[in-house]
Amino acid sequence: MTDKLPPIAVFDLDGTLADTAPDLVAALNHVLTGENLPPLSFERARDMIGSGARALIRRGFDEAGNPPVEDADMERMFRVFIDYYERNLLNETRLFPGVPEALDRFRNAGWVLAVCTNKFENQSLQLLDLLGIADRFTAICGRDTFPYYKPDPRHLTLTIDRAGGSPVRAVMIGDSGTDISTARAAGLPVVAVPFGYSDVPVAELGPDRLVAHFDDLWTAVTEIAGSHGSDRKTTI
Ligand SMILES: O=C(O)COP(=O)(O)O
Ligand SMILES: [Mg+2]
Repeated sequence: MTDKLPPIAVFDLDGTLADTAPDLVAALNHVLTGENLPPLSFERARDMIGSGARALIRRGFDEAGNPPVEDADMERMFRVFIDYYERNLLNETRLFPGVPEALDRFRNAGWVLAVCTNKFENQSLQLLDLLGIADRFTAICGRDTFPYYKPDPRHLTLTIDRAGGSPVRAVMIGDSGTDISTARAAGLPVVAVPFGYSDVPVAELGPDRLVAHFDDLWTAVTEIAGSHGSDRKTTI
């Protein structure tokens, strides 16, 4: 039955589809300076992205050499972050080169596309809409869409389910260790992009393929689609 379902490509958002770091780091620095703390350099802050807004604030706060954040302070800073970021989603954020063309190639070949991101669902929908690609995706699932979020594999499997696909015919595409471990835990093959946000080079984290430009995504994904578990061969 599942082989009747269409193949599905599930994309991470920040650092995979779009270079969102400049606007996320600006929002983080808005929070830090509001707390009378010095802003972080872009280079220091960008690789803290990947586990959601609260994790970014916590890491940024720790990096500035502060004692651990209290829960009440976190909630206040989180509100400041979200409020600022929602008003500044697209100041500098851009799609990575070749994204719309690559998505169309998959769609024209009958693939279903979905997004599984640790960004909040509402911001993800808004951002993908502003970037002009929201309509390519059958499901866009954020950190708050389900009771689970990456690296919990249920975030990924429920996204696939919502898009009408099956994990057996799915491939994950992401930029971080979080994406790779989520895909592994769900039993999916995974393609990593090296231009996103990761404190360790993603090539070292064992993705099935490494793709440095979206023009090469189709070949990589179709090579590994349908390979699960032990029949998978790493070629990067
Ligand atoms: O916003 C984040 O920290 C992570 O988002 P991503 O899951 O799309 O990389
Ligand atoms: Mg990411």
